[in-house]
Amino acid sequence: MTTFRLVGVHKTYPGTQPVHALRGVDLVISSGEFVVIEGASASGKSTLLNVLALLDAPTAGQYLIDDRDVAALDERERARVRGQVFGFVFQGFHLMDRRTVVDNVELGMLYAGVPADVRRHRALAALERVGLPGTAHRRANELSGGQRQRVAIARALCVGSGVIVADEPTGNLDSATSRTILELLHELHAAGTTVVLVTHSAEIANGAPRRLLVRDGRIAVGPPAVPRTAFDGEDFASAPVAPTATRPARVSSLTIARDAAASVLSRRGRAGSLAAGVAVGVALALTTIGVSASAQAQVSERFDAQLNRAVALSREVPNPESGALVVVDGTTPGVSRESVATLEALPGVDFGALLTRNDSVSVALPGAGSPPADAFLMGATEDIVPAAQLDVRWAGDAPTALAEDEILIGGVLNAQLDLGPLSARPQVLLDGRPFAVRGIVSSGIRVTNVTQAVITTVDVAATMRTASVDEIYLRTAAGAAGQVARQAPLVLRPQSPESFTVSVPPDPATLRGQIEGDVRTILLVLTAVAVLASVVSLTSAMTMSVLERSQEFGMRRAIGAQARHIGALVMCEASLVGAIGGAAGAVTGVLALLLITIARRWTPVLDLVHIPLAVAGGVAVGVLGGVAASVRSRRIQPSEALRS
Ligand SMILES: Nc1ncnc2c1ncn2[C@@H]1O[C@H](COP(=O)(O)OP(=O)(O)OP(=O)(O)O)[C@@H](O)[C@H]1O
Repeated sequence: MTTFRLVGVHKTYPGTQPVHALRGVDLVISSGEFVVIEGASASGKSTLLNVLALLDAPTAGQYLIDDRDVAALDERERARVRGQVFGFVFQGFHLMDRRTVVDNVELGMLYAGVPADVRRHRALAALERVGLPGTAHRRANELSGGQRQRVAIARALCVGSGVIVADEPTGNLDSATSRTILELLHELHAAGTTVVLVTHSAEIANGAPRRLLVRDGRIAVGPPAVPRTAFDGEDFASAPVAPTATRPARVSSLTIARDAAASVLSRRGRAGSLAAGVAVGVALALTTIGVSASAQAQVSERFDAQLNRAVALSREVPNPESGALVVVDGTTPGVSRESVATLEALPGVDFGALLTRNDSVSVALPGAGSPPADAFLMGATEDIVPAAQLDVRWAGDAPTALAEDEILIGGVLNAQLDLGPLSARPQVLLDGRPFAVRGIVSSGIRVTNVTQAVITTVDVAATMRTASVDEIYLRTAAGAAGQVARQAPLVLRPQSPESFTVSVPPDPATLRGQIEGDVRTILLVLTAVAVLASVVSLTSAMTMSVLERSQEFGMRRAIGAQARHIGALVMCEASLVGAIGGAAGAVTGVLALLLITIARRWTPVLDLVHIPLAVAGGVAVGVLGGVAASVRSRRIQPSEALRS
């Protein structure tokens, strides 16, 4: 026979105003008893029951189950002994509403490590015992209140060692149903089950063999115990046994995973909305990656097409759009027309031009009283305009070359001098010498200061001012610029190629790589943001869900689940939601990618390995999103969660 012995037990709830809920309780209950604990509201009945059933630890005093002191057990050990000894029935039933009746009854045995087939057998027998045969596969929320309480009693019968603690088990039921539940409890008691019941109802208390009145945290009236020893040998409510110090039952990961799957499936709506959140993130990520690859392929194709066309045409007709420009800047004068001719002979060079930078010169309008302006004087050979990519507005047709008395004038200088319309063929004086303005250079980003310069022929510039720097502008075939840029200084000055500064536009292949890299970086950032958003939304949704289900978790803890079992269950559920979301996201992502690429007339590029990766990504999002909820769920204390 097992005895439950409380000696001088106190329970104080801490806080700014601590509550002394139990003030030195001495009590012995023997297995086989039917004990009713009654008392006014807030007298300490539930606290006493919680301490007795190991849902809570006393603040002071001794609690012995047989000879073992269980008052100071840690949370883990308390949960284990609780699961071994007690079955619980609560006022609010605390069933998993959307799961089947038999799933509910089996739950406690799951945490006791009972094999699945034995669980099923015992659960069906217990349902029969409480008068609910044939309801096993109905959903718990389809039953009446009285039936649901019977399910809860069946669940209590299947765990522990034949001790049922019931806190206001008829509190939510009408009086007729209450009587049937009470009769059931008496029947179970007659068959050997120990019943400890908290109630407000005098009717219930009147029929009890032993009544305890709790007042202000103390037991006020307590008739002597009436121990019973007869048991009928039901396999699910065996004779009470004292808790042993054996190792906790091992609950396999598969069992928890199955329970999580059943739990997720029982709440399809909620699981669906959680999975949809994950799916959006995964779909976005997959589409982004797919669009990224397709766009890169598209950019690359266009680059390659340009490149091929340019090379094909460049030998015959220099293509100013696609050909590349090499500027060779000699630091000392000395490069000449011959140098240009030498470079033009290089493979890949279409044509070139020489530009000299001479000392500055004063420019004035003839006969006007306006002050002269200082201008950069430049000399150029005939192909300078296409070679240096100057934008020129011509007076009349573009000439093949400037005449000795013609100049080009920079746009800024033109505005400063206020030359008037080009069609009037204006004239300017350089050092008093008249020149006809043949065109205005509105821009030329490769030639510095060109808009503040006057450009004459190389020979005329040389007669007027000394040249300090010479530059050669080369137009090359597409793709040849890099090669030409390397060769040009060597060809001109084999001994000192470093005396040239060579500038070359970016190589198309490099440019392509840069663009691809940029596209990839932007899209990867977007992907990361999408995934992060999923994790954040799942974290908050899962945490909310844990708070909503705190009574369910409290009940699971009461009937033997360890905190880690609850944490693992939540984690499993989150991973499952993640996997479902990942799969849905993969399908959506592929469809979105197809739609986008078809609409853009691109070739869709999707690495097939991304599809399983998307599902795995969903699981990863689920795991990350479940961490906070899992931690939160582990902290749920059964005594607090079940207080309703
Ligand atoms: N977790 C808690 N934190 C702080 N105070 C608590 C807590 N649980 C119970 N109490 C307080 O302890 C006292 C006893 O509470 P208890 O629930 O045991 O009373 P009861 O007799 O079961 O009341 P009722 O019949 O109304 O449920 C009350 O004053 C209650 O407010």
